[in-house]
Amino acid sequence: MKIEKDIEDFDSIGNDHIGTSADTPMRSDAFNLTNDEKIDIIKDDVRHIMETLGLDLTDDSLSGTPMRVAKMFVKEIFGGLNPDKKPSASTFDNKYKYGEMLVEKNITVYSTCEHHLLPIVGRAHVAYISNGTVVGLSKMNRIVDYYAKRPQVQERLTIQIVKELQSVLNTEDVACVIDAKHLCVNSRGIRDIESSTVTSEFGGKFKNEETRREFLDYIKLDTQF
Ligand SMILES: Nc1nc2c(ncn2[C@@H]2O[C@H](COP(=O)(O)OP(=O)(O)OP(=O)(O)O)[C@@H](O)[C@H]2O)c(=O)[nH]1
Ligand SMILES: [Zn+2]
Repeated sequence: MKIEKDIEDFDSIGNDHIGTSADTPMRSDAFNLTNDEKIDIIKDDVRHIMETLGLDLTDDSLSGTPMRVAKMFVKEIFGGLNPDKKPSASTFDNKYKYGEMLVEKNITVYSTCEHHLLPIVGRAHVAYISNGTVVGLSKMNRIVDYYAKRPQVQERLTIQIVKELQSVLNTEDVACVIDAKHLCVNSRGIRDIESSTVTSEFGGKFKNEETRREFLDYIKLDTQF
């Protein structure tokens, strides 16, 4: 019975999601529950996992873990699923008439691999060429952080950041490169501690070889995590 129910739920995740392929696959009822209701359910699920593993939940050190993990999922590492948390990006006129590219580099990325729910840790480098509008520098870091706080694949994270900045800045001329370590590759499975993953998305003028090269020269991918 339980298994049939799970299969029904799985089907509804597959068929009932909204949006396009660059969007995080979400169910249409994703925000019917409040955060507190979600925390309450997840807390019981985490307790169930721990008990199934044979852990003694009456131990002082373990007793608070289900609640701690539930709060962390809903409010911290998956807090960016909620569109209400999208940072408001105030824009300004480009009154200096600055016409070159602006690069915000080495933005810290903490995300979570959606295949294993293990951390992704790395750096994002974002650039744009103003079309008459500029954005506060920190807003680029905030946009990266917002989309990182979701179960992610790195390709989708890269595209979501570019699309958001294109919309905020009203220009196609936006690029993003992410260089990140996936703990699902580094600490388990193949256990390759050294490898990292580089993804990129180049919009508008960044498709031009010279402009793309200038951006890549600025960021020189020698980042240490
Ligand atoms: N394309 C892409 N793949 C990812 C990302 N994060 C994790 N993966 C990969 O997703 C794949 C999931 O493959 P599976 O074979 O179903 O998982 P698995 O049996 O745990 O595979 P191993 O990690 O090889 O042990 C793995 O190869 C992961 O390395 C990501 O951001 N992008
Ligand atoms: Zn993974």
